[in-house]
Amino acid sequence: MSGLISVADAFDALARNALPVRVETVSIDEAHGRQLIEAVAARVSRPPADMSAMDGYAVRLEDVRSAGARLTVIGEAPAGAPFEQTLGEGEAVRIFTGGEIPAGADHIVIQEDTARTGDEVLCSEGYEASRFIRKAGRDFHEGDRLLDEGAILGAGELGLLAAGNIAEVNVRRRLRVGILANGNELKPPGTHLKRGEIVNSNPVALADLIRSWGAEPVDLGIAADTLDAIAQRIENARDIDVFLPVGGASVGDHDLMRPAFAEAGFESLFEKIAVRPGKPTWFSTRGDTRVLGLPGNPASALVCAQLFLKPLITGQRHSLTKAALACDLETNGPREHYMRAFASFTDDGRLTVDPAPDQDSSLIKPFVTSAALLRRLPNAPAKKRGELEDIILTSLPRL
Ligand SMILES: Nc1nc2c(c(=O)[nH]1)N[C@H]1C(S)=C(S)[C@@H](COP(=O)(O)OP(=O)(O)OC[C@H]3O[C@@H](n4cnc5c(N)ncnc54)[C@H](O)[C@@H]3O)O[C@H]1N2
Ligand code: MOO
Repeated sequence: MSGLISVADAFDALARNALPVRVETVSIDEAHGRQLIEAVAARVSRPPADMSAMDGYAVRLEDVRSAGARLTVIGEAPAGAPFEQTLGEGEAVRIFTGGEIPAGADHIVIQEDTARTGDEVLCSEGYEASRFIRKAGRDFHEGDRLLDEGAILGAGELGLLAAGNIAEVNVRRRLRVGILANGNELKPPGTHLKRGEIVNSNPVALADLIRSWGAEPVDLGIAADTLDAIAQRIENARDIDVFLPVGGASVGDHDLMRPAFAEAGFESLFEKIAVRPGKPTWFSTRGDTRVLGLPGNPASALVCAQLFLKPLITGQRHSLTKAALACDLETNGPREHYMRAFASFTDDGRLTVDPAPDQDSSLIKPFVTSAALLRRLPNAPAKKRGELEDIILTSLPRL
């Protein structure tokens, strides 16, 4: 496949050339943001036995149906030290929150409803039904599936694994994404710039996105505008899963990234996408290594990283959400347009989307307030404010 292809075909080509899944075992302390490569089952039940939800007395419900029952306290059941005997008629066991319910008991009288004198406890209330007992396995049983293959581990998932007595998990090895900038004009941030020089701003922003998608960014530096300089950087790179050349993607005399990778043996799968911004985005492959070439214009680079690098890294397709337009939109041109937009909720809870007024592909400022990409299909008709359009949420909408 080569030449100009549709966005849908680009997604398909990326999916067909998904990277092989490599596994590593990590401690749950280091597993934040990682992706499980297999389902995980609980090694214990939670709670492991019937537990008291309150501080009070474990009793037989039969004995406390009427107010004023007097019971003999025969022992204690604090959390961690179960009472081993069976409770009989007219007996109570002092119990604390998290204490195991002793055999024979089926109800907890809370401390506030009792008066204690020596070994005797007076229950001031009567009860119709058993209360304050958390049944064994209420959260999960031993052997239950806690998490599915593909789950991304966050606070809830990690807490669940720990509670299921699982200390290590098999996760997908982080992909290494090598960011290679290109252009004689580029200098690192903080440099005293001479005439004609500009700041190499794309890599730091791309590295942040790459980290947020669970991969590891690798800085391959800035290659000068010669085939040899680019070839040298490709050759020196170690253990890269995805090369991410930025800039030098178009048709100018100094746009040498694609030819340099072709000379290094990478086979082209597409060279341009009918997308705006980012038409010169290209994709090549060599064995288990991929190259996603991004245009140098910052908006093109960031939007196309969102659109095409994210699914390559995560293996997941984008999900679209509908949002109400905050302004009128004109008829779209022939390229599928992803507009940088601000997403927020109205007071009555509707999601609205407001595209940045200037969509030029050189601009970075719209990304600061932007939380969405507003999708306009090729030749989409004009739309009025209030009508719905598809968006990809790239961060949480503002409330
Ligand atoms: N005759 C044509 N010219 C262009 C076409 C075309 O089809 N025919 N396509 C245009 C489109 S669309 C885009 S997008 C750009 C993409 O160009 P390149 O990928 O070749 O990018 P460069 O020329 O290297 O740079 C473009 C622009 O971005 C600045 N830049 C580059 N790298 C960085 C960086 N790491 N950090 C910050 N800024 C960067 C660079 O200085 C340029 O200003 O081509 C159009 N041209
Ligand atoms: O596709 Mo380019 O990103 O329009 O400027």
